[in-house]
Amino acid sequence: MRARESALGRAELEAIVREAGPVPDFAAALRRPQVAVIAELKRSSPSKGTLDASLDAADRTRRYVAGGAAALSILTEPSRFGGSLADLRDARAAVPVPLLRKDFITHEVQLLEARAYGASAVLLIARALDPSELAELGAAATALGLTPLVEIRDEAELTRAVGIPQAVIGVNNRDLETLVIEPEVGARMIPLVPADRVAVYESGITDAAGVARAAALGADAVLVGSSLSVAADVEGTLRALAAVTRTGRG
Ligand SMILES: O=P(O)(O)OC[C@@H](O)[C@@H](O)c1c[nH]c2ccccc12
Repeated sequence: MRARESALGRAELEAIVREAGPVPDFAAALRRPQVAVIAELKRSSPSKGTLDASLDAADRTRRYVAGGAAALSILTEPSRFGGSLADLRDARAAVPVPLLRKDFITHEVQLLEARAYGASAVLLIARALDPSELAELGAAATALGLTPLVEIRDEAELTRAVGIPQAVIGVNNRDLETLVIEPEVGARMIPLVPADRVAVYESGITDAAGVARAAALGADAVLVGSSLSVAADVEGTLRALAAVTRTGRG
């Protein structure tokens, strides 16, 4: 794995993590009678440009939770998504629900950062990691008390994800190279996620009908970013998304 700089050094991060209290359980929060909504704090995106640069992380995350979000995804990637670890820290201070650190994680120190800044879960993108890196980062995350959300797009990646005992499985409809939303990916892959795993349908949801389609496939949760970032009535929009009954798989 390549070396990576962190604002805080490893020793400082390890000291913070040693003192850190428990965080709420990400996977448990996603098992509820309704499809659980993971609402994403997203300032900008490569496909849509700036969504809302002036967004206040504490205010926005409180609205998400008031609207019924089960968990939140906090983009911490700065160059393409305008995120930061400060957003993660501010969200942790503002709301009680589990937080996912959403970033391109390739190095173990990013897991320490995630835990130190209050995350309950971390995104691991199967396509961006070779199989041994994915397995190592998955085990390291679990050892730190973080749930890995392993993002997949095909059967081979699903097999690798399911090999990580504590992993929650995310199916991303968006091709991260072309940025195109391909609903057929979720339609094919969500039903294949083993029934004892939490399955998250990611990207491209704009309304409750989209959540209902994910529910019909058997998704336990949906991850919604862009459409919430630009919603005029954030709480009302979320309340509609969070009211869809889950059907389950198998
Ligand atoms: O904004 P959308 O279409 O609702 O998508 C949210 C989320 O799924 C998307 O931000 C995402 C999914 N996987 C990623 C990996 C990296 C960065 C971003 C992502």
